Amino acid sequence: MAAEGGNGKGAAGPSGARTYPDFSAPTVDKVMVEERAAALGKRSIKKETKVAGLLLSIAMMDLTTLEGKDSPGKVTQLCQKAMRPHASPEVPPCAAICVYPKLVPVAKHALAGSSVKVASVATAFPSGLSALDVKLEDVRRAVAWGADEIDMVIDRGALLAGEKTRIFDEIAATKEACGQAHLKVILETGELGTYDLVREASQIAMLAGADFIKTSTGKVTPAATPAVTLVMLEAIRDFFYATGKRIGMKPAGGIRTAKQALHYLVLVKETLGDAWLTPDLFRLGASTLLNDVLMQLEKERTGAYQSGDSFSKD
Ligand SMILES: O=C[C@H](O)COP(=O)(O)O
Repeated sequence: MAAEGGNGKGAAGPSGARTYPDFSAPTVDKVMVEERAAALGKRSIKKETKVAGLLLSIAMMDLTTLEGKDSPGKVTQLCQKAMRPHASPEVPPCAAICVYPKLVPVAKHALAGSSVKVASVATAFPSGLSALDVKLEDVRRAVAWGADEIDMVIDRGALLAGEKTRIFDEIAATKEACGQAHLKVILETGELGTYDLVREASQIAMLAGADFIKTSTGKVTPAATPAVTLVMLEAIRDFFYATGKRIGMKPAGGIRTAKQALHYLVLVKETLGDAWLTPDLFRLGASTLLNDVLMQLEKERTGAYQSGDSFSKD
């Protein structure tokens, strides 16, 4: 399973030709995976467990803004919200802020001294369709500006054309460009067409050095779904059994409600166990989820919904 050379990169074999690890992955039973993912969303959850899950979903949130009109003012405000989502000391800070590279210095400055990380999309997000050297420079610059985490996109066109080794090499090169920063690899599952290709892409990303695998950019529909997340979680589980390495998971895109967030937490717990219920190994990427989670927490605490006006806009 491990790549020759042991560093996750395609390495030169005895003949001088590059050799690669085995990318093959088990086929996915579409009906089974969709049924199981849906069933896990129907579990009834006790009040205390629900409150703990809602608090955890805030601690695992990559609070995101990825709009062309993003400004230093908007990012600074979002950073304040990520550091202190609610006046109650019981409510934890978010895991990270996720922004375009140009806004990394603003976020870094606003978050100084806090536990909230700066994540940045790079590699010609959201398409990934620039030359590799341009994409790597995008990554190096975001890291130099202070990004703790890089969310890269894969070139879906290349993957769909069967260029698996190119995808592997690009991810491995991006990992190297990240230095100490953690690498999340976005598969953009809504463009991959089949669960089998999602499973294979997960395997390629993990073998190439991904710290996390992530479903979507948030720019393509469908984005994260419970079923596609389950396929990726199962790939992470099997990779762990084969290598002993724990890879993180980030569903992102279209996650707007506390109910959806809790569903994802149940999927993780049931597939990977409690070891993955930590922001080091699980994130929710979302631009408009936080307020609903805060409202549900308030409802659990007081029995009544607080008006949406009580929270700053996500
Ligand atoms: O990486 C996170 C996504 O871009 C957020 O997508 P969203 O705006 O649908 O929550």
